Amino acid sequence: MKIGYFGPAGTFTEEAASQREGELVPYSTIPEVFEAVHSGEVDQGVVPIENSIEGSVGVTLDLLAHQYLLKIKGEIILPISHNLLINPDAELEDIEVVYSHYQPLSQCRLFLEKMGVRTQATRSTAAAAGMIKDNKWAGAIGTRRAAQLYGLKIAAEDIQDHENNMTRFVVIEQEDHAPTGKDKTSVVLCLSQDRPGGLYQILGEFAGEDINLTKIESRPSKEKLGSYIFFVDMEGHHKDLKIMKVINRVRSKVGYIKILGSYPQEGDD
Ligand SMILES: O=C(O)C(=O)Cc1ccccc1
Repeated sequence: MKIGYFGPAGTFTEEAASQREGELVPYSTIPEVFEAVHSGEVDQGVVPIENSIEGSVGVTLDLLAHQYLLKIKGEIILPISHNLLINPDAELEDIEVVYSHYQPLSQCRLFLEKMGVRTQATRSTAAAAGMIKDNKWAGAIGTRRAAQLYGLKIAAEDIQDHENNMTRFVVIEQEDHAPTGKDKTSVVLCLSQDRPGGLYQILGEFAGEDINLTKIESRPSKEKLGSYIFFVDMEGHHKDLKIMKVINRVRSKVGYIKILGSYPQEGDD
């Protein structure tokens, strides 16, 4: 089993992917992971989808909604502890700029403001670590493993602005997942027209069948300002009769509804 992940080695996504059984294959960007799963180069992909401080990873939602028919077949929820990594010969007070993926830069915004440094977004945390190994004036936010891999020292640890920092990663693949009895389903939909009560009516259909919605998020449709699509997570499998009934019933009331996948719920066992 080949598992593509948002790399390179040393990213938080690698930590998530290493929970899966199989050969890990790193890709430099999230779209490259989607393309590798789509083409069959790898059997599954692991990508970040949302963080408890900074919210959704937009590119992942957009690729699921607009560009690929891949299915979410699992989720991995990891506690995220950010570290400030610097050259072994540098001192914290020498640091003028900090590099990292935009998500960690946002999750550590207050810490970075207190440091009084400039920030620069990079493709990933591990890419940032690889960039600074010969530079004594730059730091990177990343994993403990990235410090080992790229020969850096940890100048500060646990630097995120809020406790209980969690990131949700999804496992994507070409096929759908069979019901396990404790599943969740993710869909994306757009309204056929913007009118009062339009979204309420759609969500009411789920409530009418006693389906518990666990997440609703709007995201720009990219068609025009003020036009949105809606990502909805719910308990149950899309092959459950009550979910099938609702999806079929709302199909005539929405612009489109796309099942992104049904997969086992991660969480406290
Ligand atoms: O760059 C990484 O290490 C990632 O996995 C990206 C990321 C990091 C933290 C939260 C969400 C995404």
